[in-house]
Amino acid sequence: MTAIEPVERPAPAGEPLFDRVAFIGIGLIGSSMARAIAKLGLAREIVCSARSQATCDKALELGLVARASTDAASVVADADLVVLCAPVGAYAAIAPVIGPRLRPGAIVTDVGSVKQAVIRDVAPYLPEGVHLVPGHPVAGTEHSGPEAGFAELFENRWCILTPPPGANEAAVDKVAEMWRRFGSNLEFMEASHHDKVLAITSHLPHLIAYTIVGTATDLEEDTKSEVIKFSAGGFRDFTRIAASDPVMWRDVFLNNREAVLEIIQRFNEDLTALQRAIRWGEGDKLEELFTRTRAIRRGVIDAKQA
Ligand SMILES: NC(=O)c1ccc[n+]([C@@H]2O[C@H](COP(=O)([O-])OP(=O)(O)OC[C@H]3O[C@@H](n4cnc5c(N)ncnc54)[C@H](O)[C@@H]3O)[C@@H](O)[C@H]2O)c1
Ligand SMILES: O=C(O)C(=O)C[C@]1(C(=O)O)C=C[C@@H](O)C=C1
Repeated sequence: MTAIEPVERPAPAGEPLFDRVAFIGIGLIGSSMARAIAKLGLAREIVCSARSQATCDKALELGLVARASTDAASVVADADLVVLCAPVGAYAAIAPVIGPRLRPGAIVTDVGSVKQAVIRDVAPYLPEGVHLVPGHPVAGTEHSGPEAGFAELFENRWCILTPPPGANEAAVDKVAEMWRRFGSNLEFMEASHHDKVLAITSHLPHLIAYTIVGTATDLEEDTKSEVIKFSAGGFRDFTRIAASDPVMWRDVFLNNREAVLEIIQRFNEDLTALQRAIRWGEGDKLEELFTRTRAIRRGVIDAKQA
């Protein structure tokens, strides 16, 4: 019979949830979490590791952490919470480095935009007694680096946790409580379901933005026209999304390949149907779709205001 571990109740509001939190990667998301943890007093100490000395220096200069090192193993040693905040493609290299230095009972969580890859690349390197609770704040901006973060980023935004089957309940509770204290709304999902949902709501829109802005700039060069100069509302929104971090998004697409390819296939079919409707002057089809999508936008806004 397997022993049932006691569920630790989260600390009362205002009390630290963790002794030492170690961030591996401290860019937009890591620094926003560090700021929120400091502001809310959720940890006694915050430390970090980043790939370059310049980022470590910046994190120290901004007062985000008490200690920073390019050696990830050295910062996780006494941490009770380790947060992976690097591009998802870096996890496979980070996990074997930190794994042997994690202390028993430590919780490892992350913020990556894809979730099956975390279980694939990180779980095998965690020693017995270390708990994995993958997470994804559905909040961000097009900016990167430790200067770009802000403590309020996660307020009234979703955070999705994807604990693997049999995950330690107390560890899940603690991570969930941290996000609640940040002001996020929590949702629990299976990693594979998360990756399918986010493929349509986040990954495809980014791919479309990268495509449109790429096409427009190529066109501008070809025709010597002023596509960018006169771009108004719609296109400007796409340029914001297409300014998002190239390495982060390369890793998202490479690590959510199946779900993204499936959704691109579906998108191509729908686009072809629209192309056909335009070609054959089927205005009713266009109007019907645009009416439906307008109602969806209103639903999104109403849900946000509720
Ligand atoms: N930007 C967003 O809108 C957003 C939103 C939610 C989740 N995420 C996820 O959060 C994670 C971090 O994104 P971000 O926007 O904070 O990125 P960022 O570029 O601002 O920061 C990335 C950090 O990771 C470090 N890093 C990069 N490569 C590394 C490596 N090989 N080993 C160790 N550290 C490395 C960098 O030094 C930097 O500190 C990503 O996994 C991303 O998918 C991003
Ligand atoms: O607002 C933005 O800039 C974002 O793109 C944020 C966004 C998203 O697609 O919603 C981007 C990637 C993340 O994994 C989560 C949030």
